[in-house]
Amino acid sequence: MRIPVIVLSGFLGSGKTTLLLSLLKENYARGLRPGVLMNELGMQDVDGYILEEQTGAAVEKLLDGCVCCSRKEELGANLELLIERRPDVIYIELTGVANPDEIAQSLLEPYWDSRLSLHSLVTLVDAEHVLDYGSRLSADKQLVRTLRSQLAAAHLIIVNKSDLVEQETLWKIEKLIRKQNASAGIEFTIFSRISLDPLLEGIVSRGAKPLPKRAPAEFKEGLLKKAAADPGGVKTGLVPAQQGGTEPGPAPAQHGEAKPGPAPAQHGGTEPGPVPAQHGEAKPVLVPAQHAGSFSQVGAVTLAFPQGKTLPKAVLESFFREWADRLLRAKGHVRLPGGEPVQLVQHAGARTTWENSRYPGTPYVVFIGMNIDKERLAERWSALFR
Ligand SMILES: Nc1nc2c(ncn2[C@@H]2O[C@H](COP(=O)(O)OP(=O)(O)OP(=O)(O)O)[C@@H](O)[C@H]2O)c(=O)[nH]1
Repeated sequence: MRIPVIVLSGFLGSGKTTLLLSLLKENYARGLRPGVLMNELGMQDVDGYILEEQTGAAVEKLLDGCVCCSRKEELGANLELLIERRPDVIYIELTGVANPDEIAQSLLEPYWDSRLSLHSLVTLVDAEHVLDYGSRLSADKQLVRTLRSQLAAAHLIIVNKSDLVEQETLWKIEKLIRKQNASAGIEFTIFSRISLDPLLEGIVSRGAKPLPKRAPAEFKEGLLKKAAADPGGVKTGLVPAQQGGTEPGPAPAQHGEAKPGPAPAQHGGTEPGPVPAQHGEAKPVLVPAQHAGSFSQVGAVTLAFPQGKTLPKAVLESFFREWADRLLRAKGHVRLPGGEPVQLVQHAGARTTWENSRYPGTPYVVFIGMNIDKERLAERWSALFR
């Protein structure tokens, strides 16, 4: 029996990991055993750590490059590892700059096609920023093409972060999507919350009897069709805002709470993790030169905290603002002054959010940007700690 694969694509910060968290929790609730392959542009697996911490899932990680191009040859080895564990379903979360069509094509190669079946390709869209991509990212033509491919290749498109935009914007986004993809289901969500039944339909436990089917497998039609049927009904296409923009997202880890599940990622060994700074100096880890592929001018830099050093939230937020014209995404685990709990910081678009984290290693932040001067970024970073 072939193992179903669900591929999650979508630009940086659009809500892929948020969706994967709900999917994994739902899988466990249904008695399914998921396998996860997480691809990150940066050298640190921020998202993999979040998934392991919050769900206990074992995550295969492919770091420091894009699985659709520079890391493509490693995809096979990672898939083999996952298949050996005989999961009921495999999730592949791509980087924000990956072309999912490349992965879909790879899965059609006879070797993989006999073992795996592409169950669904889901693309997340950041409602707050998607309409600006054409201008903001125009310097990187390959990337703009890739973002179109993310829409064109999808079976389901989730327009996420609906809480941050007006309904008129959602109309525009739907039109944009329909130019690239006439048939995909479209969902409008907050915190990637969709009914998971359609997506999981047909996925059954391989070790036990199939679970009974739940709701009918139909994706929503999107705002345009709904509005045509119900002229006053644009609102009805939206997932109702539950907690508005103050929603904190997945429950933050509680400190001091005993937690089962895998041990937190350890640094050392062959893991390339952030190099703990020696002699009070921040040592940046630079990603090797970029390749031609699904993007050309996006790069990632992982910057560690010097040993024992902390940063106030306001200082890091102002650092993000300083790099705003180049910075597309930042995330990491940060130590604050005054013995405050370690924080998971997430910066997407112009927004920064903070949550408690139990990350035990050297604090670091991964910066992903367009044409970022990595040496200068590292210098400015070191200056924060002087
Ligand atoms: N306001 C708001 N924030 C959201 C929503 N969905 C996700 N977020 C936040 O946006 C940030 C990015 O979400 P992720 O799920 O990590 O996005 P991603 O696509 O996995 O990001 P990358 O893997 O880095 O490309 C996190 O801080 C989320 O909590 C939403 O609907 N509304």
